Amino acid sequence: MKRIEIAVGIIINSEQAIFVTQRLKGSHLAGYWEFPGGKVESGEDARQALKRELYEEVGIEMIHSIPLKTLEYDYPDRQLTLHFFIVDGWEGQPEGREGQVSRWIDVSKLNVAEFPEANQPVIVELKQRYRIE
Ligand SMILES: Nc1nc2c([nH]c(=O)n2[C@H]2C[C@H](O)[C@@H](COP(=O)(O)OP(=O)(O)OP(=O)(O)O)O2)c(=O)[nH]1
Ligand SMILES: [Mg+2]
Repeated sequence: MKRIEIAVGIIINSEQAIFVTQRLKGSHLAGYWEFPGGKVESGEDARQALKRELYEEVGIEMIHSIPLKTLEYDYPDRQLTLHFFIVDGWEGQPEGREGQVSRWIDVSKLNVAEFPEANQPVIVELKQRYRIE
């Protein structure tokens, strides 16, 4: 099976809240919360794919992003390489453009059980990175 490249955006505001959407019925891992993003298409690098996906899925123009982590994860039915970026600059107000339920959630309240398994190390890292002492 060919590994699929995915670009994922952790949209974080100045209050350390993150914009998350719920995966649509009928999609892979339906019902789980996710950071918006999707497949890297041929001719794109991960950041270009993310910029495109964030416009398509949540209607924002990404202005600034920082690579956070790239990891491989094998689900029973597909093998992924996920490129996670922190997105801390954008224009517009993110909203679910494809009918996805969305919300802003404080970093400290992210619950690994509500996200796909691949996200676990990323959520741990985000909590460490944004911990307020
Ligand atoms: N967007 C996103 N996908 C994730 C996360 N964690 C995780 O395991 N995934 C998986 C679920 C999917 O198998 C894959 C993302 O692909 P996708 O279904 O969103 O792809 P896409 O937006 O290009 O959608 P489509 O055109 O194929 O419908 O990555 C995450 O936090 N965000
Ligand atoms: Mg997607």
